[in-house]
Amino acid sequence: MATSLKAIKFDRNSRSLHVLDQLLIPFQEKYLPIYSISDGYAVIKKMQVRGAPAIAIVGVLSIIVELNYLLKPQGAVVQTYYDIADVENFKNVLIQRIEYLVSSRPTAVNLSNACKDVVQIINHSSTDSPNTLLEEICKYGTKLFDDDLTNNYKIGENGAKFILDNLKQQNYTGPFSVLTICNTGSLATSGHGTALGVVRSLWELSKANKDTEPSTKKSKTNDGSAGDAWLERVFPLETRPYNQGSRLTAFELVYEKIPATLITDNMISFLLDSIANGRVNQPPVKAVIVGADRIAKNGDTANKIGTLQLAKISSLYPGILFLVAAPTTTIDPLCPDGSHIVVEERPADELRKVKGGIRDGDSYKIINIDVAPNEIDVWNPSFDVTGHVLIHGIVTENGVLTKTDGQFSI
Ligand SMILES: CSC[C@H]1O[C@H](OP(=O)(O)O)[C@H](O)[C@@H]1O
Repeated sequence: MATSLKAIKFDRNSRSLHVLDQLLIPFQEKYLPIYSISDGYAVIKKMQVRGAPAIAIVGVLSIIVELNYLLKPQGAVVQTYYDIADVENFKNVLIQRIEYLVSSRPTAVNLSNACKDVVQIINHSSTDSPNTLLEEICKYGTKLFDDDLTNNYKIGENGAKFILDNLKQQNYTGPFSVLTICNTGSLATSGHGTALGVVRSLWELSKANKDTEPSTKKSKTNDGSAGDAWLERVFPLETRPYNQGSRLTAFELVYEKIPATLITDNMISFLLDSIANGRVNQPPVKAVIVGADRIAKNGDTANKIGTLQLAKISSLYPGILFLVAAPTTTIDPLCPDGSHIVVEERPADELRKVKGGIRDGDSYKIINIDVAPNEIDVWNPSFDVTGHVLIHGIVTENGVLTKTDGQFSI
C-alpha cells in the first residue's frame, strides 16, 4: 500500500475535497469524495476522518464544497435546502446546516470553534451575494488548513526543545523513550501532527546528539547549549477500542522509520516497572506526550479514553514529564474546568467488534469480527478528562504553558 500520510486533500482550484478513510488504515488506502455538509458530517461521525484539528478542517471545507457546488447552474438545480434568491433564507439555512455539522462530535472544541468562526463570517458579511460569501468562507477555510500545518511544526519544535531542556536540567545523558496514546500525527491534522509532531521533531532534533561526539554536538536545547540526550524509542499504546495507536500511529512511525514498540493499554505499569528493574532492556521513559480534544481554562484536558489512566500511572514514576500537545485552537476559554466538558459516548458495537484486514494476495480484505457477546451491555466513552494537577506542560505553537503554584494561567 502507498505510504501516503495525507488525511485531507483539497484542490483549491476546483474546490474538490477528498478524505482518507481511516477506518481502512493500515490495510487499504482509499480516498472518499466529499460533496456536501452532509458528507462531511457522515465521515466525521463515523470516524472515517478523526482527530480534533482534522475534523475542524474537514468540517469547514465541507461547507465550502457544498456552497461551491450549489452556486453552480447544475448545483442549483439539484439542491433542495436553500432558496438562493432569498439571502436571509440562504444564510439561515446555511447556519442550521453548520449547527448540524457541529453535532457530529461534541467533545473536540476545534470543530465547534471553526464553525462558530464561519457563522460569524455569515452574520457579519456585508454582502448579499452568496458567491461573495463563499469566497469569504473559502479564505477562512484555506487559512485554517495552512495555519494548522504551520502551528504543528511550531508545536513539534517547542515540545522537543522543552523535553531536551528538561533532561539537560536533570543532567540526563544518553537514550530515552517516550509513551504516547491514540493518533495525533499527520492522520489527525493537516500534517506533522501535535503530540506525534513533537515525537517527529524530537527524533530529528535529538538525532544529532546520537550521531556526533560530545565535542561536536549540534542539537540545541532552549538555552542554546548542546544537549546530551536523544530519543531512542517510542511506545505507542494500541488505544482500544478504535485502535488509533495500533492502526494509525504505528503506521506513521513505521513510515517515518522511528523505532517503536507497540503495547496494549494495560501494559503501561508493567512496562515502566520492567524498564526500571531491568527486566526489559529499553531506555527509560522520560516523557509521555498526548494530544487534546478540549483544554479547559484551568488546564484540565479531554483526550482519548485511556489518557487519564496513562497520566495517573506515569505520575507514580519520578522524572517522567506528562505533556499535552495541542494548537491554541483546542483551548476552550469558556470552559472553566474539566467537569464542564461533554464526553462523547460512541456506539456499543465499536467495542463489541474489531475491524481488521485479511491478506488477500498483495492487498487486504477488511473484515469485522465479534470480540464480545452481542447481548453484553457496553460503556464506550470516546474520551476522558485528565486533571491539570497531572499535567506538567501544555505545548502550543506559542510555547509551553507551565504551572505556577500548581495552576495554569491560560
Ligand atoms: C491531534 S488529534 C487530537 C485528539 O483527537 C483524537 O480523538 P479521535 O481519534 O477520537 O478523533 C485523540 O483524542 C487525539 O488526541
